[in-house]
Amino acid sequence: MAKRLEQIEIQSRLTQMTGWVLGEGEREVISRRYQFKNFNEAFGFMTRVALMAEKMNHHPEWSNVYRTVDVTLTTHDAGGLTELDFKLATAMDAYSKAS
Ligand SMILES: C[C@H](O)[C@H](O)[C@H]1CNC2=NC(N)=NC(=O)C2=N1
Repeated sequence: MAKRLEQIEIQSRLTQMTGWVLGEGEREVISRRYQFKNFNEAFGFMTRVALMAEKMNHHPEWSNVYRTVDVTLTTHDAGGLTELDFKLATAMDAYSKAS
């Protein structure tokens, strides 16, 4: 099972990423809002990410309203943030540009 990251590791990874923020609530999560041109782009992004998440066996918590997709990532099995969350976040950023 993936090991929880230290705070210093989380902060260092976040400085290298765009748009992702540490969650404010009691859960240790990172979140990001994606805005696409339209619903078709937004849902196409979600479709591609869904297939990749399934392959990774690491899944986002997300919601979609029209062209907006709000994403929250955490590793439930570890009770906090692990390398898997940053791997998925980085892949999602790449997929969001591809759309
Ligand atoms: C049984 C299955 O492998 C686990 O539940 C996987 C599935 N996807 C997951 N996704 C996320 N975000 N965290 C997990 O701990 C997790 N665990």
